[in-house]
Amino acid sequence: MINSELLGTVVAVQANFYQVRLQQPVEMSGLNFLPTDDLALLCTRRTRLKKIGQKVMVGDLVVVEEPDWLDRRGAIAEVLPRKTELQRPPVANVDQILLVFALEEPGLDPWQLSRFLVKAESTGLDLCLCLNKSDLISHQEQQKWQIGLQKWGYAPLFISVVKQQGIELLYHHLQNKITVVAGPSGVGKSSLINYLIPSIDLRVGEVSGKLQRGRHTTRHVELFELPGGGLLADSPGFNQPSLNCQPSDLISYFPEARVRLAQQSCQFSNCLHRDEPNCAVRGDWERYEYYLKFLEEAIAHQAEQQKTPDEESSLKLKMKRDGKRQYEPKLETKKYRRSSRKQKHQNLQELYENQSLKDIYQEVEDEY
Ligand SMILES: Nc1nc2c(ncn2[C@@H]2O[C@H](COP(=O)(O)OP(=O)(O)OP(=O)(O)O)[C@@H](O)[C@H]2O)c(=O)[nH]1
Ligand SMILES: [Zn+2]
Repeated sequence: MINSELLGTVVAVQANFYQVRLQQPVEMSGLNFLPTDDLALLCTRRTRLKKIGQKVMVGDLVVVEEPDWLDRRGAIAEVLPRKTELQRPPVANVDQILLVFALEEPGLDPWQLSRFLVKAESTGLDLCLCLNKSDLISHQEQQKWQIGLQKWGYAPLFISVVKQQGIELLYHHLQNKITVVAGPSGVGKSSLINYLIPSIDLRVGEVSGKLQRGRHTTRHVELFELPGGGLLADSPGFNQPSLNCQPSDLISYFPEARVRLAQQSCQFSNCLHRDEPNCAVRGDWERYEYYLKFLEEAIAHQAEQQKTPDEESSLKLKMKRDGKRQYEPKLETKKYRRSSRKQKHQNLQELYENQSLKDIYQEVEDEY
């Protein structure tokens, strides 16, 4: 890459057009003006990229050629390698997920919160948990949540959009990063985004009356620029994310269980931490019951995908005494030393990246 190349981030995709926000500074030799405020160009994708099957996603860092400064047009000539890829919403190079919940109205439900946390953990991205509407609960209640969530391994930010409390610290967490906002409906995500990016109201208002509608009825994703630097994407509102991860990975999405596994390992390398002998995870921790329920769901999902579990499957269907059927791992004694957490994380990351790559390509394919 040479210095004079124009680099930008794709902030919106519509049909075959890409809105690209250029990185500063922009060198324009031979021109006597330098656009510094709204450095966005509407771009097409070079035929060469189409030929090699190179898709362009929101969040992609791209090289832009032949800028037309008057019409604000250009062409995407190259997509730089992605750091990360998120499947839903489809955004490249996301740094973190901002999970927003309300402390009241609607009341904070530990079960629903855990589902979202597990889903967010499964992306392998950094996670920032933000609890809104702190104006509706007492200081004591807030402390109770803080202590409870600490046991789960989280240090949430308590905020109130209405009272404009705690937002500064949150703002700091969002600086110069690409963040995807997620959370159930009614918790104040739109209020928060409007507060962080005052100009967003106008822009979204052009699409629909209420901020949510236009974005949520289509699969349209857009990155909005924070006034102090950084990009924010909203994700479609859903109240009950499905748990479709690998059953064996599920435990690593519970920070408090990760701690247990870091101290001691289970006897069987493919332990699902239910009733296997000498399990290091099973025991007296608050969300263990959640883990078991989520595990059943993940196993059911896997069984649905596989339909006919074959010889290669690591799970066997077992009839329990009470007549219920349950999938159980075929137990294998450990042959190798347990991989380090770092290694494990890398493997998860690889797995996630490969999986999401497929899904995203499918998703983008569907769009065309
Ligand atoms: N008391 C209080 N109410 C808030 C706060 N933030 C938002 N609200 C209110 O909560 C309600 C829901 O806010 P929204 O911003 O629409 O929530 P959302 O998460 O975007 O919800 P969906 O549009 O359904 O996805 C609105 O009536 C807001 O005025 C807060 O800090 N305190
Ligand atoms: Zn175990």
